[in-house]
Amino acid sequence: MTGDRSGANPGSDAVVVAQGTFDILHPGHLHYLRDAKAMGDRLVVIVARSTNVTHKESPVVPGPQRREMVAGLDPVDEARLGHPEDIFAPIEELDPAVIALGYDQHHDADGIRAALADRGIDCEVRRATAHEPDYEGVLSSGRIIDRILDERG
Ligand SMILES: Cc1cc2nc3c(=O)[nH]c(=O)nc-3n(C[C@H](O)[C@H](O)[C@H](O)COP(=O)(O)O)c2cc1C
Ligand SMILES: Nc1ncnc2c1ncn2[C@@H]1O[C@H](COP(=O)(O)OP(=O)(O)OP(=O)(O)O)[C@@H](O)[C@H]1O
Repeated sequence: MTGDRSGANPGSDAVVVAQGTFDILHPGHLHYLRDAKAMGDRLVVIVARSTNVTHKESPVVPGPQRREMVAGLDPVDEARLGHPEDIFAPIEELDPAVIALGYDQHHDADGIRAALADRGIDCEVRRATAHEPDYEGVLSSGRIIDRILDERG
């Protein structure tokens, strides 16, 4: 897809931004990041600050360690800890062609489109797919933690 970007930065590699907590890594995360990478050329992952994870239990693993693990995954070109207050500040700086929302991320795609338009950011918002439901694994950080508590607690 190199060179065919029609967004604000034509002629350059199409940057895709993915984001999430990534508390305890599992194949669902890898599936999401592979899917996101296929939407462009260069994948930058914004790892949520623990203080911004307010819609579910706070992560067990500290932010810098979550960032380092995500940075080591094959589809990922760069992983950075997010902004502490303004989730659109890194987006303004990165100027991505695509924001890839996770299949179950609570963010509303139209709300994000409206916020991007308010800031004059020209960027597509897409949703990634879910990992195959019949996979015999534990594809959720929260469920891994629950299982540890049930079986080892
Ligand atoms: C476009 C976008 C940008 C984001 N940027 C940041 C950020 O700069 N800092 C941050 O702490 N979280 C950021 N987030 C993450 C959210 O704050 C939220 O915690 C995260 O999406 C949780 O996803 P999860 O439930 O899938 O783990 C961003 C999310 C989106 C959709
Ligand atoms: N099974 C899965 N299939 C596809 N994408 C997934 C899967 N699990 C998580 N993701 C995606 O990975 C990103 C980060 O997810 P997150 O850190 O919330 O993981 P999680 O395992 O769903 O966490 P929790 O169990 O605490 O909700 C999100 O965009 C999410 O949609």
